[in-house]
Amino acid sequence: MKLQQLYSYTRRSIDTWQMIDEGDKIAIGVSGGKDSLTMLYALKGLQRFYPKHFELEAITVDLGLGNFNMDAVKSLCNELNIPYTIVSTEIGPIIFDQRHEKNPCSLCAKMRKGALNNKALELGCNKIAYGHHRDDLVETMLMSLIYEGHFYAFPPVTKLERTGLTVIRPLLYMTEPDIIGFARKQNLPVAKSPCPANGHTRREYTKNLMHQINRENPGAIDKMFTAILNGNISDWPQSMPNPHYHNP
Ligand SMILES: Nc1ncnc2c1ncn2[C@@H]1O[C@H](COP(=O)(O)OP(=O)(O)OP(=O)(O)O)[C@@H](O)[C@H]1O
Repeated sequence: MKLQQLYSYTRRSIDTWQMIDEGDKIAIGVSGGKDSLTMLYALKGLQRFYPKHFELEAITVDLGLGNFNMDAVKSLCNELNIPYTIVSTEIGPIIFDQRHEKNPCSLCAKMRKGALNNKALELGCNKIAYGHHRDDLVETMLMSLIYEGHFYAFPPVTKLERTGLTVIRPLLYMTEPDIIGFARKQNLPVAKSPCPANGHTRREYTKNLMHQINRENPGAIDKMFTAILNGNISDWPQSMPNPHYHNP
C-alpha cells in the first residue's frame, strides 16, 4: 500500500465519523506494533494537508514486562517530528506476578488505558487515537456474539465522560493485510509484543476463526464489516453522508 492510499483511507474514516476538529491535540497510542506505527505515518501525513489544524503527541505505556526497547520508535517519531513520551508502569508484574490473573487481558487493557489517558490529559490532549482497523472491528463483533451473546462492536468515536477525552479510530477502513503491506514497504520498526498471554487468548482464537470463515467464504470479512456499519449499534455516532465515499 502506498502513502497516498493510506492517507485516503484514513481521511475517509476521519471525514465519515467527524473525528477531527479545529485545534485538537491528539495523543497517538503507540504499542510498537504495526497498526500504531502505521497510524503515526497516517496522522502525520494528513496533518500537512487536512483543512482543520491539529497537533500530535505519541505515547507508549511500558507495561514493565522487560525486553521492551522503543529506541527505533523514538527515532521514527523524531524523523516524523512527533513528540514522544514513554510512561513506565508495573502493570505486567501486578497482573502476572502479584494477582496471578486467569484472564489478564481485560484488567491489563483497563490499566493501560488509564495510564495512557492520564498522560494524554497531562500533555493537554483532548483526543486519543487507537490503531484499530477493519479486522479488529469484525473480530470484536464476533467475540461479542460468541462469548456475550449480543451484536456489538466498538464505535469509531467514543467520548469518555469521566475524563472528557474522545477516543478516535482513524484506521477503521483499513484492512489488516493493507497495514501489513504498508509496514513492510516502509520497513517500520515493528516490535514483538512482550506480553506472555499473546497468542493464547480468546481474541487469537476468534481471529483464526474469522480467517477460516473468510478462506472458506471469500469476502465474508467485508460482509461482516458492512453488517456492522449498517447495524445501528448502540453507542455508534451518526456517520456523515459524503458523496466522495461509498460504504460497502
Ligand atoms: N502499550 C501501549 N501504549 C500505548 N498505546 C497502546 C498500547 N497498547 C495498545 N495501544 C493502543 O491501543 C490500540 C489497540 O491495542 P491492541 O493491543 O488491540 O493493538 P494491536 O491490534 O496489536 O495494534 P498494534 O499493532 O498497534 O499493537 C493500539 O493500536 C494502540 O493505538
